[in-house]
Amino acid sequence: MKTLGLLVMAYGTPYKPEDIERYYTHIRRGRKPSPEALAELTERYEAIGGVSPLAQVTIDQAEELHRQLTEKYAGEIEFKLYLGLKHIEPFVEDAVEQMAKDGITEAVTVVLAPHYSTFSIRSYNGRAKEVADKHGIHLASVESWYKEEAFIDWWGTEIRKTFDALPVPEDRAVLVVSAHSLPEKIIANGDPYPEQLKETADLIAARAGVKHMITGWQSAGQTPEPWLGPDVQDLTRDVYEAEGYEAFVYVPVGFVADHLEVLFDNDYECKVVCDELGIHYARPIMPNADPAFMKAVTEAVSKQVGSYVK
Ligand SMILES: CC1=C(CCC(=O)O)c2cc3nc(cc4[nH]c(cc5[nH]c(cc1n2)c(C)c5CCC(=O)O)c(CCC(=O)O)c4C)C(CCC(=O)O)=C3C
Ligand SMILES: [Fe+2]
Repeated sequence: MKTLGLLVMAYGTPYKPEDIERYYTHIRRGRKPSPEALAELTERYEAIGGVSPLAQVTIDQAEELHRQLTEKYAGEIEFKLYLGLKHIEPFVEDAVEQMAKDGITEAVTVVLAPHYSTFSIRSYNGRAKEVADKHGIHLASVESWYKEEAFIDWWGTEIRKTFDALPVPEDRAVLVVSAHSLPEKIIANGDPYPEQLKETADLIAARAGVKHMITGWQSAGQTPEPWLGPDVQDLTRDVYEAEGYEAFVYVPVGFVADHLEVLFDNDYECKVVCDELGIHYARPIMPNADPAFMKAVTEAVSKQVGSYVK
């Protein structure tokens, strides 16, 4: 039986409040945040219960993916699971070092984020490859997986459920599809990220049979440079003013788990705007480790497994 490393990469989150400062410093590429910025981030984590559920969800997702691949390739391939995080231990580099120690020479890799961008996926893959090259480990990496049938199906189903439960006629509701904003300069460099969000939005709105759909960006950084817009909060005000929809259904498809950006930026910040406008706020559940959703990742990884076996 063939052995393949399975490197699952994800953003990472502070495990406890004391981790917030070093985590934030890592996100800022080694620059410590100001006491004000640190206090502000700590408050946001406090608002969602002190720490994020993300740490456990990431582990559950990785284990579910490993389970599905093990079942799919039973008797043919043994997958050895490694978790590598972007901003906290176990770091991506630690995971690849461990692979080398374990004698792994071939691996498949995937990031638990569906869209490709130079800021996100390329940076994860670049960090993994740098260490892998040092040890002569070959990596076959998934670059995006938002077009997988199971991904579109899962969101289509959940969006339909949410629309069916709205307290207003469906024609008075709008779907707001979003991803994490990135600095606008990515567009000049030909980054496919904005196009991938639009494509995703069209596919899931069609699958859910939703008539009114808009796309926007959320959770932009607090830096002077321009970020991709419109921001979902501004968008809510503008679209409400123009169209008068009575319900806004937020679907942060760039994310895959219950975490700060969803539980705070959507469930608190967007809801505040909706409350102010006197309109209904709704959001489908997040996928987390739902096997029906993780099937999308399994399918995407399988295409990379195909580069090692006939
Ligand atoms: C593209 C993208 C994804 C999606 C793809 C992927 O998943 O990789 C993502 C996910 C996440 N981002 C997360 C957390 C944070 N991201 C930050 C800051 C930033 N993110 C950025 C980009 C992304 N981020 C960028 C360009 C910055 C500015 C950095 C700078 O300053 O140059 C900050 C700093 C404070 C703030 O800006 O809010 C925090 C706390 C969490 C964990 C939440 C939890 O713990 O529950 C998750 C899943
Ligand atoms: Fe982030």
